[in-house]
Amino acid sequence: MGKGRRMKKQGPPPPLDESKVTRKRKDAPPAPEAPVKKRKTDIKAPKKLAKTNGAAVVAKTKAKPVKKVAPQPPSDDEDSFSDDDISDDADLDDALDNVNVTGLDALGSASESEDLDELNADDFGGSDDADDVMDSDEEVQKVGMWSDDEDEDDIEEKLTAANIEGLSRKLDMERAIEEAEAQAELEEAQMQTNIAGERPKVLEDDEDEEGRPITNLETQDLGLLRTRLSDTIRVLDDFKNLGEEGRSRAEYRAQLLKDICSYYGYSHFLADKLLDLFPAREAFAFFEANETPRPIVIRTNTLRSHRRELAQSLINRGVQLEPVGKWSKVGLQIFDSQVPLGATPEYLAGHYILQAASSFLPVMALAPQEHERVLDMAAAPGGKTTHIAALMKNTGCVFANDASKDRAKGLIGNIHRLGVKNTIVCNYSALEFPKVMGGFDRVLLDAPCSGTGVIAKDASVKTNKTEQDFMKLPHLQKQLILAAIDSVDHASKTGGYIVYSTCSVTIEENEQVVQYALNKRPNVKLVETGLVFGKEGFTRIGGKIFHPSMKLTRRYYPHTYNVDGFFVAKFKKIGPTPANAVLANGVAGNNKSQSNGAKSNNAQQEGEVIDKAPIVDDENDDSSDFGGFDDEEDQKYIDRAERAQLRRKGVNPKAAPTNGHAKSASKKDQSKEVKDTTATDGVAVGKEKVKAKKSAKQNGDGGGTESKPGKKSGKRKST
Ligand SMILES: C[S@@+](CC[C@H](N)C(=O)[O-])C[C@H]1O[C@@H](n2cnc3c(N)ncnc32)[C@H](O)[C@@H]1O
Repeated sequence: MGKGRRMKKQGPPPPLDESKVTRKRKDAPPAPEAPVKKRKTDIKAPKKLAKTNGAAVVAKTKAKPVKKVAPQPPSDDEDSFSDDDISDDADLDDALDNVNVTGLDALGSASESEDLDELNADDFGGSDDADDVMDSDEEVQKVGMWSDDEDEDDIEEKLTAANIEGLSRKLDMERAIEEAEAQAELEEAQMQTNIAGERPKVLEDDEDEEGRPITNLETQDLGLLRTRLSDTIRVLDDFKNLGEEGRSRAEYRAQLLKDICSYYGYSHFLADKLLDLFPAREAFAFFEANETPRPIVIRTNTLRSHRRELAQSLINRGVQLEPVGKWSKVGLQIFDSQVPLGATPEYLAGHYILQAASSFLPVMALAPQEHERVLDMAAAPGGKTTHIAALMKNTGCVFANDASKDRAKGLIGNIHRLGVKNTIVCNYSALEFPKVMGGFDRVLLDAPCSGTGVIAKDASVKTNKTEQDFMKLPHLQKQLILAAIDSVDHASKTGGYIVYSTCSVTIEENEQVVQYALNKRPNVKLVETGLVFGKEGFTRIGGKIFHPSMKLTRRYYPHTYNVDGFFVAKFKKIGPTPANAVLANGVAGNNKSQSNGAKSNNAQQEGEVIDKAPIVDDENDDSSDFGGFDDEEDQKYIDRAERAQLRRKGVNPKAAPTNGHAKSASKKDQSKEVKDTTATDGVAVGKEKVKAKKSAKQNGDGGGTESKPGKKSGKRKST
């Protein structure tokens, strides 16, 4: 109910909030004396840039009031960078010397890969200090938007000027709106000051039979409801002094929950769950942020373009944009556009893809390397797959799988449009991996989830998620994560990594899934994601305790970074999966479940006989090719491995009954069809049995695995 009314109040999204991720510049001047709130909106357009090329400067005047989105979360100490952390990269330093308000001078070229090392050395840290941001903003008043290297270029200047002009108008508008909002806030605060110092009267005196206060504010004025929300939060912030006598915190929390449901239109169940994630004030910021759309972001497809060129082309078409942040060298944030972004010539030519900023993060964490073999388990519609392919520079081989045939069509479309040539699309339930194929260098599991991180995009999540969903989804996610782990080659020379991500913020879908994986697979450990911002995953919350390494996982919220809510965890596989492990598809081995996140040294314990590493044929190693994917031949290896396994268990293979599951699964695999194979010349090959070797050959450059001696892309033994 609140949704409609609330959303009407929204204006264009503010820029992505980098206040949590911008570190001090090496040569930054002392912080200017500026009001703390001063940000981009306070910057005036550089006078020199008044000249425009006309085409791009028609600033839209339809901006509505901007909802303030990013109240900073309390006191999370993020790493701050020292001067020594700063990259010596000459280009970057040049760019930094010319940092400006829109940051356009930081636009990189496509040749700048998103190498994580580079990113780490890039200009981001986790300072909470708002002045850090202002420093940059002040400096930007220097002229010279594209001045990191060749700002004498007239055309560039014109383009830049056009963009600046548009952006400046927008920023002016935003400032006006902010001022109006500040005034409104002041008035609201004044209203509250009437009761400041007193204990706000929040709770009703009447109680229902269970002792809960009876309130009927749902039907009342939204303004009153909001006032009570902020009063309740104030009380919860300082319960000792502001709580009414004889009232408990729980009563105030119950009131807050009820009001949140009424005001924002959430089901009681979901609001309760989300409220549990944060202190009251932060929860309020989270719910507020969900009422505002996130910025539109595009990712430059470095297979076909360079960010700087792309930015210039789009500016020419009347698009107002700026780099998404220094943490990404391929993202552009769009402020306004005179043209539909999904239909520009650049879009159609595959120079970019519309992609939420937070969707970059799992792929950056995955950090795929050239010539590797990578599995994207739940890939449609392909935002991340195509990013992976671009980082791999179209080398190696990506298997992009999705269980939904319909969604896979979009995936294929994106693969073709973006010129991806190293990718094979397949249509399995990911639970069937690694039986379908294993031995990957890296696996991305961007899991199906409840979408509680993207409520701003899909408000139906507020009401349509039930308790059952939060049992079923985590169950599926847990099975999928095991399949992801088992599909990775722990002995990979370059990788051995698994990234798990969701666009949800609930504990059930994130930390609990990761903990489950740690419990069931002692052969993995959590490692740093390499992402330069993000809040640490919970190690304890609401009575649940997780492995200490859970702090290596990363959480993203709309109210902290102005990105979609997201979760990213990165695992390193350090040994083969134990023989007694429960499999992803629910098939139990001789499972003796592990008690908690046992670590690497446990990996070599007894019983670990099933190695998911690629099957190697020492004698007939066809290392110059994709790997001799021959069903009959594979079956021999599978049978042999099964016999060996039985012998290790002390069972006579001849006497023992056949592993029915393995056999039937193997047969099933053989009959399994895969839709589309490689995207080669823009032609999707229709239904075809998986013949990875063939596909790689068609591909023409699926040589990533070729260079891996001894690597066979055979079916994995099912256990
Ligand atoms: C969050 S979306 C993936 C988005 C995608 N990674 C991207 O960046 O474009 C989750 C996907 O999981 C797929 N999915 C759901 N259950 C699956 C399963 N058992 N196996 C494989 N894919 C599954 C859904 O069809 C959906 O496309």
